[in-house]
Amino acid sequence: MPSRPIVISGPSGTGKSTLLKKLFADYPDKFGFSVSNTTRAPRAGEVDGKDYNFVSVDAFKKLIDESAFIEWAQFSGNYYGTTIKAVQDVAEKQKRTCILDIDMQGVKSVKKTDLNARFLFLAPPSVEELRARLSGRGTETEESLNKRLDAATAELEYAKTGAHDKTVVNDDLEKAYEELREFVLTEN
Ligand SMILES: Nc1ncnc2c1ncn2[C@@H]1O[C@H](COP(=O)(O)OP(=O)(O)OP(=O)(O)O)[C@@H](O)[C@H]1O
Repeated sequence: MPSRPIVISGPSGTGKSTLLKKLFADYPDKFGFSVSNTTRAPRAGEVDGKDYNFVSVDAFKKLIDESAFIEWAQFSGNYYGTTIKAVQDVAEKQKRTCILDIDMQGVKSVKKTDLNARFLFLAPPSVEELRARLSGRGTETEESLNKRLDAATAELEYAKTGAHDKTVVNDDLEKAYEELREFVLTEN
């Protein structure tokens, strides 16, 4: 089992969810996501330590002070974040390779930790194609679409700096999946 965490990033709409869904379906026991911490109350059916680590605001703030988070944020009055330990636990406790699906800021944050992650960048064939996919997905307004495309441009510029170990262009889905599969299964 590759033990180093794998970070998958790329513009919104490039196909990260589509490819990861396929990967998790093909290898149900090999890969895992880290469990995030949150201060919001559990919803019906949510399990502490599985869906989230549910913590108090004081406990969350203490973790912030201890620099325990890779990244954290506040949404509608609640705190959410991913700790370095949560990522390490996927390998150490679940015996799975941790996969992080995060954006450019997250990539930069992971690089500041000692997680020794491997970075894969998923690129769209072109910005025009990305626009078409996001429109086709039917999830975006004109405003959110433009916001995502602006962010995409920044992601693509960042990828040019050589921050990632591998770039996979998602033009043909099967081909992109094979390249991703090869990268995640082979640690070197
Ligand atoms: N190779 C491909 N060819 C054509 N369409 C694709 C391809 N890969 C993904 N898509 C389509 O593009 C859309 C965006 O894919 P997806 O939702 O997986 O992107 P994402 O990177 O996870 O986005 P987000 O970060 O916003 O969640 C979906 O409708 C998906 O079916």
